Amino acid sequence: MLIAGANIEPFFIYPKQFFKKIYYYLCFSKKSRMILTIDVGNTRIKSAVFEQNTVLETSVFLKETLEESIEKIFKKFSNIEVLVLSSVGKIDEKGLDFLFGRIKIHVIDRDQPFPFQNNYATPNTLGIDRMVLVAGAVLQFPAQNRLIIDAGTCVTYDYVDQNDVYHGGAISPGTRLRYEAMHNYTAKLPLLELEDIEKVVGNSTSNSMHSGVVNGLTFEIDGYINAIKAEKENFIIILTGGDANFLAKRLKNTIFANSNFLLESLNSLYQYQINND
Ligand SMILES: Nc1ncnc2c1ncn2[C@@H]1O[C@H](COP(=O)(O)OP(=O)(O)O)[C@@H](O)[C@H]1O
Ligand SMILES: CC(C)(COP(=O)(O)O)[C@@H](O)C(=O)NCCC(=O)O
Ligand SMILES: [K+]
Repeated sequence: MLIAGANIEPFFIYPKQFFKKIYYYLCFSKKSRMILTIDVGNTRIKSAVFEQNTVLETSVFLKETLEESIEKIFKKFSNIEVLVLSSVGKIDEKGLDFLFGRIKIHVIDRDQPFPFQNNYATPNTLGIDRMVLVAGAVLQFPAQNRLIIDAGTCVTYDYVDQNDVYHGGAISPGTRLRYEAMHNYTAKLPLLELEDIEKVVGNSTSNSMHSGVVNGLTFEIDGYINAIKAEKENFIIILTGGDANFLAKRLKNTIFANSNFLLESLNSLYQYQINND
């Protein structure tokens, strides 16, 4: 039975689904509906406001300023109806108590529907951020092998094949962790900030450290891509995370760099989940 354009089951058979679909239909048939997506990583919180699939604004903030940053966004975009949250950091929906009763909050968790088959041997320990990235890659790039690389606090590599089966990947330290580890676990090495370096042969302590971090990670990423490409064909490689733009220009492989990919994936996964609930 079709009611007002919404694909709705008769309510006497599925009363809960019926009212849920009516609710979503009324919410999302409005032209101006906006969605706020929030990604809580281990270093920073990233957010984006979407109207359909268009990003209106993105911001980055630390967990200490979560409430004021979100209030600022709500002041500017009063049509936000849903907040979609994924968190691997130390904030969960309790950190959003100040929004209670004001908007719908959709927290991504691993029991919800995802558009791929998960073959990770420990699915209950798989990072929610990685699951969102894989979902985004499957929804945005159908019917091809995909490798998603997220260069954040850690660098994560995630491989999902052309049949939408997720196999896993790799986790290694991100740039900041590499600099901090060298400083924290030695007597003599200073704590440096990430720097663009052309040299491969570092001629000082700082140049050697920059070369080790920057070239080390670049070679790692190219090496990882080459190793996986040697086994599979027809690949798209997506690079995202706080260091994506910095790293993209250094890589030899052709990649699709998009530092908002996780925020965009939250938007597309949310649409998928409300249609498959
Ligand atoms: N303003 C910034 N503050 C902190 N890290 C930054 C900043 N700009 C770029 N970065 C880089 O981004 C990385 C963190 O990326 P991000 O994707 O935000 O991590 P996470 O999702 O783990 O919080 C750091 O390794 C750092 O090199
Ligand atoms: C590997 C991560 C720490 C990456 O987090 P990020 O760098 O994005 O902050 C996160 O995805 C996580 O906690 N994963 C759990 C372990 C796993 O994915 O197997
Ligand atoms: K990451």
